[in-house]
Amino acid sequence: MNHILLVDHYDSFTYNLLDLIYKSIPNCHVTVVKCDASDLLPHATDFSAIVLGPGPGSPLSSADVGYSSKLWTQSDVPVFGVCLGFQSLCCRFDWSIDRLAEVQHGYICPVQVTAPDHPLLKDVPSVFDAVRYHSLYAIPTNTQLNVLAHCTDTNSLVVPMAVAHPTLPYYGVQFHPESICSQYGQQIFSNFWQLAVAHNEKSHRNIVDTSSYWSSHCCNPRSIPRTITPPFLSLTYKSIDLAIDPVALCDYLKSESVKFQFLESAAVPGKHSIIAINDESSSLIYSALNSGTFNVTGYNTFYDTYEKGSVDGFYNLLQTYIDQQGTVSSGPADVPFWGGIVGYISYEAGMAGLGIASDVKNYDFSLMFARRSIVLSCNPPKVHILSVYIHDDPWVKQISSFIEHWSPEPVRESTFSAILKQPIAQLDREKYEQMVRQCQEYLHSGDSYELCLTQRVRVSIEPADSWEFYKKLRRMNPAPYACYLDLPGAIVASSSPERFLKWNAEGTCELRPIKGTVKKSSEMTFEKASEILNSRKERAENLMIVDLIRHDLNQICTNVEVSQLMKVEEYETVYQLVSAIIGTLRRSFHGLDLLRHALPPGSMTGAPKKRSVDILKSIEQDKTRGIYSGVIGYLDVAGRGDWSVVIRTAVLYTKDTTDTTHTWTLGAGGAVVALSTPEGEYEEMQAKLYSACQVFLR
Ligand SMILES: C=C(O[C@@H]1C=C(C(=O)O)C=C[C@H]1O)C(=O)O
Ligand SMILES: NC(=O)CC[C@H](N)C(=O)O
Repeated sequence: MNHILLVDHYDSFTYNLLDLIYKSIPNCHVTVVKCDASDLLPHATDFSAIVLGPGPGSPLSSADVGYSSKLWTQSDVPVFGVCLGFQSLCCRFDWSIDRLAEVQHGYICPVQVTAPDHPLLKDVPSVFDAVRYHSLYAIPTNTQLNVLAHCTDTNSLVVPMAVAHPTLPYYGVQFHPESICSQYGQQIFSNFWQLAVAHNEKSHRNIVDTSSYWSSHCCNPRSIPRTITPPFLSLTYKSIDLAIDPVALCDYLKSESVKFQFLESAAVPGKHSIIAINDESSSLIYSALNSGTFNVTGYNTFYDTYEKGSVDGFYNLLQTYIDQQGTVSSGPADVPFWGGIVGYISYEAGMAGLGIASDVKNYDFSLMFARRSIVLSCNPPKVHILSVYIHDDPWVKQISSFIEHWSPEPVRESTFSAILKQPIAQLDREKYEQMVRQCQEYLHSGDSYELCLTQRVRVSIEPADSWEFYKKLRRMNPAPYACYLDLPGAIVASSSPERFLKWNAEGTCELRPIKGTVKKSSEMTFEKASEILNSRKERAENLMIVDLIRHDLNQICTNVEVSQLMKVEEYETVYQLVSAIIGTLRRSFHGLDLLRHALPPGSMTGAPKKRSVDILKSIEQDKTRGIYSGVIGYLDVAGRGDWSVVIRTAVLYTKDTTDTTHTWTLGAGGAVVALSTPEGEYEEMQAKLYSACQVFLR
């Protein structure tokens, strides 16, 4: 077995490198360790080779590179540096570092090989495409390193892309060989490996197997422990061949004072609508990370505490609770939801998972364990009535019989009409544009490759029915992941077009990030929008998130693939560029593990995720995003899940609800990249804000 150390500089592409190493180097075991781990240096010389990964910041800053800068002086372990790791190698040999005038984030560039005979570039053509994510570059100031390849940027700037030390086993590339759009990454890594093996043999290096130590000290994500084997629940259900409008059914339930959570596809053609019934004994699960209390009310009431702020503490209790409820092993395969968890998880819950604290007072998690549900399928039209309560046949029979004999009234138009208590307040254009410029300074300094800047807007109105608000929203802005939730802490009306993550019982996962937006207008045809969305800027925005999501998936899944790369899709008010990435859960992980580790959604942060979230927290005027930028979805009793990104959504927090005023909160924003213009970003944010805000104005 070959032991490779991969040093992570808190980047969002590290696990793509891990995947590339596994594909390129036979029979190897890769250990991922953070650059600032105190046990990194003492153990580094045990490995067959070291790969220094990319990352935010500068190779000259010890806060950014941690102990990486010291690895070069350790011994003669073969080292391969990628991007920040490459720059660190260049600094070690006294090259200087400067900012690029034209930053390169997510661009596919032709790399010209200047040393075709060097073994690192064996079987690589003289020009090949590689993706670059950098704002800094290394300037050769001496001949201690040989330049093997370069790119020629604007103004004929020659930027070194690959280097090798003439005698020591040190190599590096400035580009990202692991990006989905880079060529020859595998070839270059396998060439590096040949060089490393030859060096290790010649110098008789003593390689020590420390994998048992690292199995508990590396930074790989751990699965949420499952302490009990869940009991089997019995599912009672009945399917009726009938087409009924889900909103008409919800209207009826409302008129009967039945509460529910409603997840639907309001876009045409839709697929399924889920009405999770909130009966008087339904379990409501809610928790604020800053309180550390885990509450479940209703059926199987449960209360516990965990260490304040500890996401692991929360998920451990959630998993225990879910396992106690039980699972269902068989049922109607064409029905996506048989009962289980439905609700929201806040953006700050995702942040806490990255180790970034917040001072949010609202619930970070508000979920319902639904035991009774009605699922409507569109094609072929069917109504499924399901219950996981014991001996619930009478309810299933009663509802089925009601639905079979029901002649619904035509859906009533929404009665919602807002009486504004004060004009809608939002950041003025100048302030927003200034924040865009602040973001761009971080892009130029090398701290981020893309930042999803957002703002919150509050709309105070005279109290009005929130269900009627949702009905108007779904008509004005139909979207594939629309939903209406009425849970502890908030009422949420969403018209999100973006799937975050879906997984099935076999462990196949799919994420569908959206990045790249063009506002619709009478002049903006699909062809014109496609032309804009196929521009370098929009494609780069999307590619960065595709690579980031591959990294999120590669931590928990195998066989990670991009199944759709940058397709233009049309929505009610915008055209967007959409990709899809799939993978299969590793045996030790479940869907909830992936959800927990992939939050907050990369399309709402930018890349690299952790540094970008930190930067956004310092720039955004409103310090909390709350439910906006979080996720909404379900995790059903058969182990399946589907979650959307909370955008184009209005939230009515309980704390903002009084007898005389309802203050709804909406968020909107967009990804800022180096080629963004402050005016363009402001316009894009306004277009997205309008998609939900129009309900209050028209
Ligand atoms: C931030 C929002 O949207 C996000 C940003 C997008 C973009 O930058 O193109 C597209 C979809 C979302 O991932 C929003 O709608 O508020
Ligand atoms: N991807 C990277 O490793 C980037 C390195 C460095 N932060 C830069 O922007 O140049």
